[in-house]
Amino acid sequence: MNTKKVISSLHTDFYQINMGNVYFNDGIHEKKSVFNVYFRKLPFGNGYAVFMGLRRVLEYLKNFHFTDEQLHYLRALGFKEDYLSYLSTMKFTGTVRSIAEGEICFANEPILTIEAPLIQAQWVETAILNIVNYQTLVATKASRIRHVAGNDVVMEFGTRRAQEESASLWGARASVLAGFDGTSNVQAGFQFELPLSGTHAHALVQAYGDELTAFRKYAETHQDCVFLVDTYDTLRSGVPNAIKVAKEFGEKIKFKGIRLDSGDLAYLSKEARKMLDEAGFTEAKIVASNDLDEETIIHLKMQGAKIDVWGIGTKNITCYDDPALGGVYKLAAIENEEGIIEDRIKISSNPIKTSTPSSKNLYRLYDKDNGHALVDVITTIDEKINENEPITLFDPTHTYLEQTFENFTVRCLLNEYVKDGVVIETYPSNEQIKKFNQDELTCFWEEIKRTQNPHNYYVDYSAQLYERKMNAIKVEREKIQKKK
Ligand SMILES: Nc1ncnc2c1ncn2[C@@H]1O[C@H](COP(=O)(O)OP(=O)(O)OP(=O)(O)O)[C@@H](O)[C@H]1O
Ligand SMILES: O=P(O)(O)OC[C@H]1O[C@H](OP(=O)(O)OP(=O)(O)O)[C@H](O)[C@@H]1O
Ligand SMILES: O=C(O)c1cccnc1
Repeated sequence: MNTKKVISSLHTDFYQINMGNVYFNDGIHEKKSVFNVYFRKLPFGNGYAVFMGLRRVLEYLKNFHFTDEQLHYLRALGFKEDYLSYLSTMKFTGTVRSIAEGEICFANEPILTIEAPLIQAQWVETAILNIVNYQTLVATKASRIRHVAGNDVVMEFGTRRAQEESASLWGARASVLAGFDGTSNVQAGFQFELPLSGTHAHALVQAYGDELTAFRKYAETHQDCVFLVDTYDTLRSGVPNAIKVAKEFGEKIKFKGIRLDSGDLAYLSKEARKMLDEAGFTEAKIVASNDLDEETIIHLKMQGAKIDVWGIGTKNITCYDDPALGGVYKLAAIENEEGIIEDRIKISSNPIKTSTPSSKNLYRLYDKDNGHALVDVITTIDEKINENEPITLFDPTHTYLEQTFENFTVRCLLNEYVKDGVVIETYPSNEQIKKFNQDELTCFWEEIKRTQNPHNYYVDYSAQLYERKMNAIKVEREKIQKKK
């Protein structure tokens, strides 16, 4: 893995360090603990989410350590020498199971699980949520945009509007892996080997003060030419000048097309298409940009816009209409005094906020005849699903919603990426992640993929997991009764 910039071990919330100190002083800091990452609600009203962020999580965990300077800072905050001495050699020694980048996932599913000494698992919560929440959110937004764009080319243009440098970088990667064709972010191209693309800005035309000269100068330097035609007047100046320069330079350049960046993109694209075709440039493409998102793309397509390439910036990279994924990281089990892993639960009057205890597994059942995804099943860690036996599952909150499935194939979605602190050596390539994402999407019904009011996909519990949860609730209630 090509690590360019790693996340500091102090990229955490202060309370994690304070809790770590409590565990350390009490001698329970190395108790084996199990935490699950999940989110409670799908973003953008979408019918699914696209998981992203694992690669950065692995880079972070692999590099987890404290420098003398960081320990010095913690000392100044008042932490004692014995704790600091422990931290000075602390590395991540746990095990991480996760769904793959590009995987289609749903609310309340364990998408990443950490089994580690309590102090480590606690410490890394903040960074893991920071990474997974943002990258999964952008990947999901990009997947919606890809869905409505159909087979058109979609480029990521958002760096200038992203929430700072690392968001633009990892957001560009997430967008491309979730379906975009490339990015304008050069560092992302360099660091992640993503396809790059670029046209030119209004500044080029303004700098020469004359559109024709600017296009000619660009053509003298660059083979591939996409001229931005809206600096002064799209139809009266921009498009005619682009055509003129394309004709002048002929075979010396590859006239790829024009870019529209303002005005009525439906009207202008239709008029520009006619002008390009009449001039014989039927292969020239029309690129459009200007605050585009899935909603605008749908409307432009409805109006018959002749747009071939969509340049998408602000609305995608900032996840403008739903800017935070509420992914959480919850303790599900911990080693007891006898060394046995015991379930733990957080109870809430809001059923959605009551956590689900125990180490878990996540399976997806597919229709054996047509390959369609039928249901996802959250089970306890050691449960296996037998494809040859019918299985009865029920909705975790509305348990009367019971279904029996047969004639299915099954896939386990969680796989081990870190074993006892050792990160796997081979990681899927961009092409593999992109293909996996696209192939997996084809297994879901259109009703789940539509961008407005999609159907709910089933995510059920196994009977065993449901029992464990009910039991954990009972145990906690009994403890309270005893105290009264
Ligand atoms: N035919 C259309 N149907 C629906 N939305 C459109 C259409 N044409 C453009 N849009 C969108 O409408 C919005 C127009 O925004 P705005 O008024 O800021 O841009 P503008 O008129 O192009 O001016 P400028 O970018 O120069 O400020 C953009 O989000 C653009 O994508
Ligand atoms: O519109 P977005 O989806 O964010 O895509 C990126 C925008 O960045 C550039 O605009 P620029 O920074 O020059 O600003 P302006 O065109 O909005 O004036 C480009 O012309 C796009 O409009
Ligand atoms: O290459 C482009 O056209 C581009 C890049 C970034 C932002 N807007 C446009």
